[in-house]
Amino acid sequence: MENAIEIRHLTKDYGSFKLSDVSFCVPGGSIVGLIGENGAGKSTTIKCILNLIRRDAGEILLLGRDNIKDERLVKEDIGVVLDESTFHDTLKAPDVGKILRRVYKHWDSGLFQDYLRKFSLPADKYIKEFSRGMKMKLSIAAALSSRPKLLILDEATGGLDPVVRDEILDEFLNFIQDEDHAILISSHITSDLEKVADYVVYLHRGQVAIQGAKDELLEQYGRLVCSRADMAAVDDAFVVGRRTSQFGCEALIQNKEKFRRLYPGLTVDPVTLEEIMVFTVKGDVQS
Ligand SMILES: Nc1ncnc2c1ncn2[C@@H]1O[C@H](COP(=O)(O)OP(=O)(O)OP(=O)(O)O)[C@@H](O)[C@H]1O
Repeated sequence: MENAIEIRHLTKDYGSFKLSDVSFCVPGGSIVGLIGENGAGKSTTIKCILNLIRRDAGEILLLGRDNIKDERLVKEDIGVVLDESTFHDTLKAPDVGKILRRVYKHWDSGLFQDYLRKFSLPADKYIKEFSRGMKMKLSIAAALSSRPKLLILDEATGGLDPVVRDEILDEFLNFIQDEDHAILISSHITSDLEKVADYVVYLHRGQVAIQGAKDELLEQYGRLVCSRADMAAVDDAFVVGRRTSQFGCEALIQNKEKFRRLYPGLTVDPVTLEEIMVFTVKGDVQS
């Protein structure tokens, strides 16, 4: 499988908010992280992919098939975890397994049992007694046990403690060892994506602000801390955003290697995805 998801020129206009000309791919055997500030359009993008809302323009191919028009698209091949649990409060975890066994052709009961154990999910509690994190774990266990090819997760690791998040991220990494598998995951927790994502798509105000291979993005950008005088001498073309205070300047620099060659006296440190996001959103800030 070449691309599990292909999105071309996706547009959705809510009036007060517009998702504009969003294009990106989720290649087979990879994890793509969708990041962006609150209200950037991450959930809107995912809802369009899942055809939960109608797009106004553009094209979306899921597993090579148009997500609206192509009836050969096998919905069972797609596992979905949204930020709210969809299971009824009066069920217990094993009941969920019994129901889904009848729904999914490739349902793996043994795998579901393994996940319930691994994620310490009790068999004797009703879902209404589950914490948010437990509900999330149950949704992820169910999605993986349906043996999908493509997994789509919207804010699915929020509410999970760091140890469980780590376990789940490892499961995601196992899942994509198969070149026919792929994951699209939206998250505010950019450090999670830094750990597992191969590619990052950064949405800002309904548009793709930055996208690319995660390692290349982290290579391309750097953090410069310097005096105001040094900053004044830097070509603005390198500066994505800067914070200026009475003590000096901190800036996100693009094209880091060229910058280093041009300004050997200035030190550029590595950046995190979070820093790339914050600087790009805020631009130039004086304090
Ligand atoms: N049904 C709707 N009608 C009108 N506007 C909507 C609707 N659903 C979402 N929006 C708007 O679309 C914008 C993007 O929302 P969306 O949920 O896609 O953002 P997000 O990036 O997922 O944000 P968050 O990180 O807060 O979940 C917001 O301004 C929101 O108010």
